[in-house]
Amino acid sequence: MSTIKAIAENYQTFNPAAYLQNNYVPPRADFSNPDSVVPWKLKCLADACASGEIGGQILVDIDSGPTVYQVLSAFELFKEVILTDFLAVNREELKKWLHDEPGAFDWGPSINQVCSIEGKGEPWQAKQKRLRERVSRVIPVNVHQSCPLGTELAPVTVDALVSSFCLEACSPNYPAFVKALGNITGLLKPGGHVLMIGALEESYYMAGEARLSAVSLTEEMTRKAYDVGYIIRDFRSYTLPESMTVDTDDAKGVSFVWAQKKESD
Ligand SMILES: Nc1ncnc2c1ncn2[C@@H]1O[C@@H](CSCCNC[C@@H]2Cc3ccc([N+](=O)[O-])cc3CN2)[C@@H](O)[C@H]1O
Repeated sequence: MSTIKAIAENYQTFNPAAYLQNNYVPPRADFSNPDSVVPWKLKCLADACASGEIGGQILVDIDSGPTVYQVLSAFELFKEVILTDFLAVNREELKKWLHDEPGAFDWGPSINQVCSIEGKGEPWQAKQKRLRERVSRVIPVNVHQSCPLGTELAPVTVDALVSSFCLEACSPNYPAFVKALGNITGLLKPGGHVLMIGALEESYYMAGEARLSAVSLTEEMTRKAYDVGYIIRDFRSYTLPESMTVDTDDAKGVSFVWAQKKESD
């Protein structure tokens, strides 16, 4: 029986480089394969951002991990972007990329893919430069706290949240997952938007030596979590074909949720 404390302890051996190699290089990030899962995720995010309904002052990426793909469309719509993660090793990995330091992960192929999807004909290097300039902070987050960012932003609330593969990967059970969603919802203005990517029916994943448990979520469980306080604007799911399965997790699929916080209950 996992607890929040035990999960946090288990994360101390999380290896960002191994995690990136497991999920963000081919086959999962194969931009020559239209069925690859990272292009699917980027398209979901780009479509929501192309609606013209999302934008404002501050975007917070809840639990960025060591990745930035999840904000490649959304960041353009906000004056300030704040990246976050529970682990210092992930925050350091993000800063390495932001500062274009040696050994940083190459997000160029993902950025190029988003430029193709967005169809503005700009070189991916221009988008990369803009993102690096738009990120104001990389700060700690704990979704199991009622104030996940501590006092960093309080009492300011933000216009939108992005989160990718976080809540199910750090919650001991479904009630804790729903509560964590409630915690991050407190950061969001009424009418604000959430763009969330999640694993479907995943019970564990690896990141180097670390073997992390996950809450196994069906589509229905994912949708249900938004019943209180949100209107779901778009919901999509992707079933992992054999070609996308790896031996470092048992995920069966990926969900995408665009949800808008109700103006008032
Ligand atoms: N208390 C906490 N609060 C906030 N974040 C916390 C907390 N504890 C740990 N964390 C944070 O949670 C961690 C999240 S890393 C993402 C884990 N997701 C699992 C993996 C990802 C993946 C990727 C791609 C595909 N695919 O098919 O393309 C499938 C899958 C399925 N499995 C890590 O950032 C840690 O730092």
